[in-house]
Amino acid sequence: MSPLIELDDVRRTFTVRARTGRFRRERREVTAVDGLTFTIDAGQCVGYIGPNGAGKSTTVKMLTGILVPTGGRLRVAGVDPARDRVHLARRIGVVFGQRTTLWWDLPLRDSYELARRIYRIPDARYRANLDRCVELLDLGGLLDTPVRQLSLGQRMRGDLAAALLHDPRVLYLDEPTIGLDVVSKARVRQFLREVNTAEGTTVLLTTHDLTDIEQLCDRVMVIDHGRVVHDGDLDGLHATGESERTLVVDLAVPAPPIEVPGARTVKVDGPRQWLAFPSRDSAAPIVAAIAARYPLADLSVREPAIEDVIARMYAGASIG
Ligand SMILES: Nc1ncnc2c1ncn2[C@@H]1O[C@H](COP(=O)(O)OP(=O)(O)OP(=O)(O)O)[C@@H](O)[C@H]1O
Repeated sequence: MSPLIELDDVRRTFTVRARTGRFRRERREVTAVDGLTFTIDAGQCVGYIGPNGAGKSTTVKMLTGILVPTGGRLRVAGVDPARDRVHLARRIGVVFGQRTTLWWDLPLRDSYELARRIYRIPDARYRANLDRCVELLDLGGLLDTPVRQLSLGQRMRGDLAAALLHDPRVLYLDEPTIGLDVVSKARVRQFLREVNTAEGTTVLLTTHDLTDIEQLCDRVMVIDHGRVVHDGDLDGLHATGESERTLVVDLAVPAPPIEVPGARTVKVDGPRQWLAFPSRDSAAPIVAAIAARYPLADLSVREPAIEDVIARMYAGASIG
């Protein structure tokens, strides 16, 4: 079986006019995507992350056919997105956290009705999909409300349903939980898990919220300067970022900074001390060394925040 999404050395440059003096302007090439090669199989849920300006939106725009690559080869569900955009539209769904595809002044129900006509969704299919989305996203009481009166979380749930009524094989999500409260985020994530596992819909998720990735994705791609700098699971990301765990030590009495092999003390606050050590190392010998020399009251190990791991990875990449 061939992959659902296939990129082979895909590039995209933009020509921008930059001011170089008071009256002078110069044309300059900006490389947004710099030779991306990867494949995504049907049914995968892939996190696509990276810092601002890394090239994420440009990639998604090329995958949906909005932008034409300046080089390389791209296939989604067997078609070239830019050449066959209309055909592809039936197979993909897109949700942007910051924008809505719903009609602002119309009740939710009317936007769905329009989608039914645009995509020529058969009646039975449409009704089954709508019923399912209404139930899973708890939209029952909102169908007759104009979109402009919905809260951000309600609107996002409305947008997710709109993107899925025509049974797309691929769902592109751009910051689907941005600005949502904790309860709405949890509900959106639960729904996406359901869509991915029960329906087998392939998901490409762009987000700055790494909990989205932790809870939804079995694969994470990190891009920077238009190139893939990590492709694997979250554990692999920790290893690449040479992340550190933290040992939080409560001594029976305050003491000068602890000195033991394999860890370094990064903070001291009264009897409590924080020691950093590489994530891949075991905490056991460090704990044993501390316990042998200091009066211990309590102790815990903290896992690194994914944000820190990525920040370290970027720091490493820019040095190298
Ligand atoms: N239409 C355009 N014209 C000129 N430059 C562009 C255009 N679109 C994107 N770029 C440039 O290409 C690079 C990648 O932008 P892109 O929007 O793909 O990044 P991103 O990873 O989505 O960032 P963000 O997280 O901020 O959304 C940036 O340097 C950006 O300024």
